[in-house]
Amino acid sequence: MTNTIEISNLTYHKNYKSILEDINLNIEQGKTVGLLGENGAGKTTLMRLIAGLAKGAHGTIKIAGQDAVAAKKAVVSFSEQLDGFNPSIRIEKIISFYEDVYPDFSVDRYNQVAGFLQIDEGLRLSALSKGMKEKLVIGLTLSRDTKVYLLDEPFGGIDSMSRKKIIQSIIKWKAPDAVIVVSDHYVSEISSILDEVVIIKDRRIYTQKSAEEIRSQYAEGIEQYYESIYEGNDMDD
Ligand SMILES: Nc1ncnc2c1ncn2[C@@H]1O[C@H](COP(=O)(O)OP(=O)(O)OP(=O)(O)O)[C@@H](O)[C@H]1O
Repeated sequence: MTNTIEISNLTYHKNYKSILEDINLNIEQGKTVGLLGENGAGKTTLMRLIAGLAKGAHGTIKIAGQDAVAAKKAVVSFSEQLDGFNPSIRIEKIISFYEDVYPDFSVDRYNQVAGFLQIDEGLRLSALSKGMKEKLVIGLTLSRDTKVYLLDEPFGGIDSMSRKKIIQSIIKWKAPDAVIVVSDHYVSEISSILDEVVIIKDRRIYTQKSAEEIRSQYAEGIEQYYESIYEGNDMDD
């Protein structure tokens, strides 16, 4: 199986502080991966590096065999927050912006996801609740046609029914060969769709395991496994 994401010997420091150390990670084509770790573990930083949005790391990150930043940006869709937009902008304008900036953005696909998630296009950005904004970010991210989708903590501020809908939309609109990486502090409902789990702890990749392997070892599943690592009683080590 081909690796879509290949990270070797990646180290990242910011303002003289070590943020990620010696990250080695391969993710195969088609996988849905949970990137887990407590607050400040480095999940967002790792996603920004994969997306080519953070600079100054040592080591290599290849996406679909490419390591030039422009090439990576073209094949990675990252759930960027919408902070750069004027709060008074209407959602329809944000959609046009995405269409202009990303040649692979599909308005048709956006309309389908937005209909499913019930995103109201007539509103201004400032009128959206936290959860609605999160849904919009997910709709925009999933509407590009790329090899990798990075969803950074997509469930913040989202109620349980909407979480279920978001999970369904990931399943429904994921191309079979695309990789989806979803970060979170806890596993919650997402665990049922994961093929693999990657845990960041103490600035390093603590573990990368198949969800099936975890489920066969831990009766209560991925959540119990994750908690055991942070509570320091992982059976593996
Ligand atoms: N611009 C920055 N300058 C300095 N340190 C930073 C910067 N951005 C992040 N950090 C530090 O990098 C570490 C990792 O942060 P990051 O946001 O990647 O973690 P995270 O796992 O996504 O956390 P959370 O779950 O809270 O969002 C933290 O210690 C944070 O303080």
